[in-house]
Amino acid sequence: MSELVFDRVSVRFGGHPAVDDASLVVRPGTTLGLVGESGSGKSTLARVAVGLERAAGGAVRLDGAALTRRTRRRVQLVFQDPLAALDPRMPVGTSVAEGLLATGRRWSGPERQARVRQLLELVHIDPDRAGERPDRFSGGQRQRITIARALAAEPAVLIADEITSALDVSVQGVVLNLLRELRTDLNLTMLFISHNLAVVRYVADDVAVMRNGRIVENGPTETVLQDPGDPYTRELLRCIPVIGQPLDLKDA
Ligand SMILES: Nc1ncnc2c1ncn2[C@@H]1O[C@H](COP(=O)(O)OP(=O)(O)OP(=O)(O)O)[C@@H](O)[C@H]1O
Repeated sequence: MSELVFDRVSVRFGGHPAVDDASLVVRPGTTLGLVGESGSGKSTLARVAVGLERAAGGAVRLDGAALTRRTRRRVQLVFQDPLAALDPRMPVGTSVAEGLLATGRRWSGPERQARVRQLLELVHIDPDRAGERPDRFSGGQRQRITIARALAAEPAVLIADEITSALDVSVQGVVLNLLRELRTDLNLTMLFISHNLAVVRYVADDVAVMRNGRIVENGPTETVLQDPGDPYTRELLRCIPVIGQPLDLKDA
C-alpha cells in the first residue's frame, strides 16, 4: 500500500494563487476526502499529482519519492464526466485496453482481451459488452468503465474528482460502494474530491477542507465532522444531514 504526500504545493495562474502552500498526507490504503467550494483549488491539486499542472512550489511524493514521468502512472485520475473521458466511437473494451499501455509491458492480443474482461468484471460491467460503444451504457456504468480504464494502469493511488456529481442519486451509491470495495480488494490509496460532505463522510477515513487554495482543516473524518475547528467547515456541515439520519445525496 502506498502513501501520497503533497508537501507545501503551490500553483499560480497568472499571478493568482489557485493552490497556496497546501500539505496533505493520504495514508497507505485509506481514502482522504478533499472538500471545499467551487474554485477552492481541489482539482488543481489533483492535476498536479498526475502531471497535468505544474507546481510553482512544493512537491508531490509517492512513498517518499518525487513523482517522475515513469512513476506517474501509479497515480490515476478519474474525472467527473465519463462521456468526455471515453471516445464515443471506440468500443469500451478498447478504451479500457488503452489503460494497459501505461503499465509499459507488452500485452499479447489474448492477454489484453482477458485482462480487459477481468477489469470490466471488477467494476461489475458484463465483459461480454466490451465491444459496445459508450452511448449504450448508463451514466453510472460509463463512470465505472472509466474507473476500469484507470485500474488498467495498475495504480497505487486513485484520485476521484467529483466522480459522482453528475450521476442520479440512485446510481451514486453504486459507484461509492464500488470505490469502497476496490480500496479493500486492491489495497488502493484514494483521494476523493467532492463538494459534498455527505458523500465524503460515506467513503473517507480522513477529511481535508480547502478554501481559497489553502487547507483549512484536516483530520479523521468523524473528528472533523463532529468538532470542526474552522468556521468554513461548520458552514459546510450545515448542508449535510444530522448524524444518525439517512444520507441525503441529492446535492452530490
Ligand atoms: N487552467 C487555468 N487557468 C487559469 N485559472 C485556472 C485554471 N484552472 C483553474 N483555475 C482557477 O484556479 C482556481 C482553482 O480552481 P479548481 O478547479 O482547482 O477549483 P475546484 O475546487 O476544483 O473547483 P470545482 O469544484 O468547481 O472543480 C479557480 O479560481 C479557477 O478559476
